[in-house]
Amino acid sequence: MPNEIRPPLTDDDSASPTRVKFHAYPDADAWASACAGALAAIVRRDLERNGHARLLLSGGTTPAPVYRALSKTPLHWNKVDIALVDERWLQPDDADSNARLVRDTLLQNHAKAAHFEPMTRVGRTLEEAVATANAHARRQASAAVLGMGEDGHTASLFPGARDLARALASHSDYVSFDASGCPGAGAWPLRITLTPQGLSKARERMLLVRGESKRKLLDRVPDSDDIGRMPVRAAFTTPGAALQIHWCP
Ligand SMILES: O=C1O[C@H](COP(=O)(O)O)[C@@H](O)[C@H](O)[C@H]1O
Repeated sequence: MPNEIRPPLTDDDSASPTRVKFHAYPDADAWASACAGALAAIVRRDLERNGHARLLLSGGTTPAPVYRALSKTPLHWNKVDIALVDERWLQPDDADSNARLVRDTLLQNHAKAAHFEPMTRVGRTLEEAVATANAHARRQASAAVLGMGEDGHTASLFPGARDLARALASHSDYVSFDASGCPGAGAWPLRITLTPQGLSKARERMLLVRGESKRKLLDRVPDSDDIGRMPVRAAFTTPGAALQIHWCP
C-alpha cells in the first residue's frame, strides 16, 4: 500500500496528543459501565440542547457489553436515533450483521424505544443503501463509536484494500467498500462504511478497545505515517472532536 494515502481533511497529519485522550480501566465491567455512562451523558446533553440525539455505532465483538449496559439506562430513548458506523453486506437480521448486534444488545430494555436505522433492507441495492445512509447522515451525530480490528482497521476501512484510498478521500459520509483479499474482513468483504468525512462531523468521537494486543497496536498508531496500513489512524487525525479512547484488558 503506497505511503502517500492521507485522510482528505487533515492539514496537519501528526496525531497530536492533545486531541487524543486515553482512559484505561482495570476490567471489562468497569470499562462497560464507564463507556455506557459517557454515552448516556452525551445523549442526555443533546436531548436537553436539541430535543433529540443520534448515535453512530460500530459492530464486531468488542462493544456488546457497553451496549447492554447502555440499554438499561433510563433516557428519552424515543427521541434517540441509532445508526451504524459500518455494516457488512448481509440481510438486516443476519446473525453476523452489525445491525443484529445492535438489536440484540442495545435495542433492549429502556433503549427498545430508540429509532434504529439499519443500513440494509430486503430488496435494497448496495447503491440505495449507501444513498440512504448518506441521506440520514445529514442529521449531525451526537457521537461516533468506533472499534479497531487486530489488523488496524476501523469502521470498515481495511488496510491494503483497493477501495481504501477512495474511501479516505471521499466527500461522502458513507461509501460502499470492497475489502476482498483483506483477512480482517473475514467472510464479509463487501461493506458500507463511514468515511473520515462522515467522522469529522460527529460531535464526539469514541474508540472502544479491549485486550493487550490491541493496546500494543494502539501505541503504534501515533508514530505510524502510513494510513494505508493503519486505517485507524483516521480516527486520530481526522479533524473534529477529540478522540476518547476507552481501553480495558
Ligand atoms: O468488522 C468489523 O470490525 C470492527 C472491529 O471489530 P472487533 O470484533 O475487533 O471489535 C468493528 O468496529 C466494525 O464495526 C466491524 O464491522
